[in-house]
Amino acid sequence: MSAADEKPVETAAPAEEKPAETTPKAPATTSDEPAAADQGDGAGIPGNGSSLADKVEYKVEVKLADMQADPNNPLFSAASFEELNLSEDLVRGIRAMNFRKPSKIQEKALPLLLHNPPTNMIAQSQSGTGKTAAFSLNILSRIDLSILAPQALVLAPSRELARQILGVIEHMGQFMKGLKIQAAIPDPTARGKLYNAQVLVGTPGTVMDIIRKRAADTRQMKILVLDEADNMLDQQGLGDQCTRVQKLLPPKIQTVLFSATFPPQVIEYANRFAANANVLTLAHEELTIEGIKQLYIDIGADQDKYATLLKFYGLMTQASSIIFVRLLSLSNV
Ligand SMILES: Nc1ncnc2c1ncn2[C@@H]1O[C@H](COP(=O)(O)OP(=O)(O)OP(=O)(O)O)[C@@H](O)[C@H]1O
Repeated sequence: MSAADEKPVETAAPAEEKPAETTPKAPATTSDEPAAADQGDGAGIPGNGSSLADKVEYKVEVKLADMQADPNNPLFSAASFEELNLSEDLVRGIRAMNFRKPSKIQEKALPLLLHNPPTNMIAQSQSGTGKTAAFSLNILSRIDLSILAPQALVLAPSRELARQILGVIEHMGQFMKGLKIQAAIPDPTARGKLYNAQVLVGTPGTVMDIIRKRAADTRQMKILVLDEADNMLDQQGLGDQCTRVQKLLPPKIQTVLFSATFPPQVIEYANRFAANANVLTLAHEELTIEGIKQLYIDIGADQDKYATLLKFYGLMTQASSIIFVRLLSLSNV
């Protein structure tokens, strides 16, 4: 089943407000030593919730892997965290983060993520929509704290993102006794280190190294999350590395893939990586931010770009602007 060519099963209420700005995630607050030590930099300010759930209304389209599933089932959408039957410690964690109710994407994603038997998920989610919290909650609900072995793995395209995700999971899981989270990112002091935390968050190359060197036992692994798949595929070789990591894990684990955008190559990759998944996409009209006009000029030759840009600026009144270029050298033109 392709993410692009199927009709949505259900559409949520229309969008009302534009997305909030990205908020940095929480730094590590509580943890066993490895995670705390690994999280020395890169994490943002404490994530004490946001008005996300109140202000951000995305239209989320849902396509179920199992077409027999009943969209009228109350489990299909969760208007409150209470409906999700979460453990008390997890609910305390969510409250400590100041989350009062699920954001739109969480409302749709959480019942499907938490449903048993576990089903794969492919979800489109822009920055700041609450996806990290969504997959973190699924992970924390599913791991068995009595087993000290990796049970969930999150792959991120950069170490900074990995550290941020780790911070969110730690924050959310702060009341779960025995919870251990480790960063699996390049670390010069990691020689001989064992990765036995229930949750590993890392970059694909380092994770592959760790597993190959048998520094992590993957036999208990039951959840694999790939965050920012589009960014992953934009970086040479990272998509392939994720696939190689996946092949080193037990075959029947719940695979969850998030991507801000769904160009054809990401859809194709996602469908291979997370087969038979429930698919959540943001409605098309929500993809650009309200108040921002987008237009493009097709310029035949590279050398004409600068002159065209000057003409363009001549036509517009702009106080300030940012120009993104592909190569560092082009920024000096
Ligand atoms: N249900 C909720 N209620 C209130 N705040 C929330 C809720 N879910 C997430 N947030 C907060 O909203 C912000 C963005 O959430 P989160 O980091 O999960 O989003 P994201 O989609 O992963 O964004 P990014 O890609 O920028 O990391 C964070 O500050 C988080 O603490």
